[in-house]
Amino acid sequence: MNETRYTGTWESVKQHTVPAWYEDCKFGIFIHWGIYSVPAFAPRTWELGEVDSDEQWFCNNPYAEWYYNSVNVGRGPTYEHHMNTYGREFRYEDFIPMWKAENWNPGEWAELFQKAGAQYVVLTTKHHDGFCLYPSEHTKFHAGRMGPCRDITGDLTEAVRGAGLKMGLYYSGLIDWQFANDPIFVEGENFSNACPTFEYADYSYKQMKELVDKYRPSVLWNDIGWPKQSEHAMPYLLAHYYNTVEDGVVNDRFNGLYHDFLTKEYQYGKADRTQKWEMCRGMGLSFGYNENEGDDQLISLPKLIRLLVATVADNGNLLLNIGPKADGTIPTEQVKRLLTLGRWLQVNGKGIYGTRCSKRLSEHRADGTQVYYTRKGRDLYFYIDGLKEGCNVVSLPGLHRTVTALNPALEVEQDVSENGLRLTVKNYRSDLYLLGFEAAGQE
Ligand SMILES: C[C@@H]1N[C@H](CN)[C@@H](O)[C@H](O)[C@@H]1O
Repeated sequence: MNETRYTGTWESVKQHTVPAWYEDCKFGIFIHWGIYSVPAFAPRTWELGEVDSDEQWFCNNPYAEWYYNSVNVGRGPTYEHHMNTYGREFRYEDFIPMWKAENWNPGEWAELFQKAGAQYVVLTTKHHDGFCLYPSEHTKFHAGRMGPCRDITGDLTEAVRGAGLKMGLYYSGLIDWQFANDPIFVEGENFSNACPTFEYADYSYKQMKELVDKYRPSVLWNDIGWPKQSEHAMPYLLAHYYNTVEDGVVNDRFNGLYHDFLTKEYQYGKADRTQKWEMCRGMGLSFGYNENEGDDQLISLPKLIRLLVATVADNGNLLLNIGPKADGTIPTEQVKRLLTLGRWLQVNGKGIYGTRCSKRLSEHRADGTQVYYTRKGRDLYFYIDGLKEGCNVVSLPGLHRTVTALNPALEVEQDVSENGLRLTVKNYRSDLYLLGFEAAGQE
């Protein structure tokens, strides 16, 4: 630890640069696991961004991890489900003894994430319900003494690092229903002012610091915002973090005052390719496990692999969420997607990991194919999507030398002329997903 590298001023903290590991890693696993994983219920309504975050959204919230508020609003599918299934007297806290994590094996999770090709993990240490997944010294409302009765954060951190992955921690900085639990109906003011007290500002600052000191996370993933009453102290917290974890990174959800990387959540939209950013989303509409989301309701494998490649091509990382069940197992439909992604990356990852943005923008072409570009030094990589089963001819006017298919099973003919490169892929199958190629020296 280098106590003095950074001091508690914005000028000092802003000298921090995004470390190479976060640029190189491209793909992480987000984990939303908590009390809400017991009821595991939300209606399947919209992706975030499809409707305004107003009463319609909060009374029909597809985020299963919002179960407490979805009951607290007093109406809507989750409220009805709770009344019909558990009854009016059943409190959210009554789910805690039902969260036993009896089948949880952190080493098996870490092995799965490694097989998926993930390079980092981000775990919720405290979500909006205020329940801590680590033995905090500042509250008794934690998993060290309730529910699973173990240091979920510490045990997973050890397993993830043992598998050679980086470990990041999520913290709900500005919503904590243990401090302020008025029902939330709209994202505006009452959303960002959910915890308006100095007591909470002091509590959250101390918890964030204890997370840094106990676990030395490679990523501090704050959510919602940061108490205005402790904004002045933020440079001290960040300086302490960077002095403790020199190659650590923080996201842009500290009231937008500072970031190493920008975040998107579901909505893709236009990416600022000049800055490092990260796309996060669940495999369905929810981050917490939702029993109403089976295989057919989760993102398709072609769409998932396309999302990873398109995100990386635009200078982003994909933080793909898993919602484990209360017993500690990961739903089979989620495991299937992770393992398929991992197998694809084993064949095609050379143009993903360790790359940077190419000057060539992603192409959505008239013939229905898409081409995504990345770069490693002077070597160009590209991925073709939208091919049909069997034989496909793809013209690439911007390339003037032959290229190498990353998948050795591909039967490819190549023709270079003044019009550029013409690729004939003779044996495309849809389970090959996007096809990767290396164009050495053709940045
Ligand atoms: C990653 C997601 N962030 C939102 C806030 N935008 C949360 O409300 C949600 O539950 C999840 O944690």
